[in-house]
Amino acid sequence: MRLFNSEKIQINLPNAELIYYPEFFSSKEADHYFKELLNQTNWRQDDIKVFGKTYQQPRLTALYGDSGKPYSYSNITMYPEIFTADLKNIKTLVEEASQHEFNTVLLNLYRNGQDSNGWHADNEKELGKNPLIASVSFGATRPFHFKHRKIKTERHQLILNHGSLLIMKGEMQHHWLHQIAKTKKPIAPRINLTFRCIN
Ligand SMILES: O=C(O)CCC(=O)C(=O)O
Ligand SMILES: [Fe+2]
Repeated sequence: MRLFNSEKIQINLPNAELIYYPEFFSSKEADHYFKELLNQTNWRQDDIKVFGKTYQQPRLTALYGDSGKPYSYSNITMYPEIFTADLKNIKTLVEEASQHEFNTVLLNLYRNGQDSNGWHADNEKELGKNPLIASVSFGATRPFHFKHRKIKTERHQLILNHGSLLIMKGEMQHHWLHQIAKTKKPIAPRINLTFRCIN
């Protein structure tokens, strides 16, 4: 029995390496995890500060981990809750595929097309140099945009399927930015999990 679908697409770009598993989870498993994570996660909506002004973050988030260490970004500090059984199971499969260990997962819930995640890189100091980030998606499909900071022609998008896994590695977090843009189209909720290793 195969534990995960290992069919993958390797994308090599200047200063970045991406590996995309479009159907990492079967649709049945993905349906299960989407429903469980939607209902069982301790979702919160934090305030963020952008150029001195305070806004509500345009999505819900949650942090789980076993490092006990807080994770800070955009003036938000999150303290991890203990991994649930579902998150541990997902983590084990993602670790096997990526040959990498993680101690933290950040969850995002995009409730509709108005929820988003602005241009940024996952380059916090505690992630170390050239962090490997593994991103699992469940629910509605949203395009994941990424662009090189300096090479203006390097601008791409990947449609992140229900049950997919995207691994970002190499120098990507130093040289590229990524986002989930808002859309006016009516769109169902999407959950994204980014597995990280916090030092
Ligand atoms: O929702 C996504 O696919 C991206 C999430 C993300 O970039 C992040 O949480 O840092
Ligand atoms: Fe990110």
